[in-house]
Amino acid sequence: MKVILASDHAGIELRQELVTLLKERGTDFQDLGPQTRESVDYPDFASRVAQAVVSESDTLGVLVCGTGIGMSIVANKHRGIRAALCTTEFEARMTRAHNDANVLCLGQRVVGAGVARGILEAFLSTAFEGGRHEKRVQKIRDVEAQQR
Ligand SMILES: O=C(CO)[C@H](O)[C@H](O)[C@H](O)COP(=O)(O)O
Repeated sequence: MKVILASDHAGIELRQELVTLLKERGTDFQDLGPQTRESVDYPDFASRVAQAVVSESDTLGVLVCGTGIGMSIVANKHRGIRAALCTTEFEARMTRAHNDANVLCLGQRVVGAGVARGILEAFLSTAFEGGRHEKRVQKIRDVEAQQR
């Protein structure tokens, strides 16, 4: 499994903290930036991660902005993306187990580094449960298929 992550300027420090965690746990990752603190637009980076996650198998995305909200709005516009904005480890576990979420969104202005590390760890270490949740996730795909 590989993690593809990005942020905007308001999420750089938290993204770097998460990169440290990924290195510590030996998780393969690709960091799509940005590399400078210059103000950038979150839709550009959310779309890069979303496109990479849908085109590469066995990948999960991580997006960080000030609140995580902008990133989650954009990521969820992409077919095949189920992005979850999480502020707790419980939400991160549930969204993997029940929603088969494939992108985690975090807000650097909302959660501290320690909490965010716990959220990412929960997200990466929880598998989709399937079972009754499979048909619900399929219904999400059905909704997507109805969009033009
Ligand atoms: O999209 C957001 C809000 O939903 C993000 O938090 C952005 O990071 C934020 O809007 C950036 O704000 P800034 O004043 O340009 O730093």
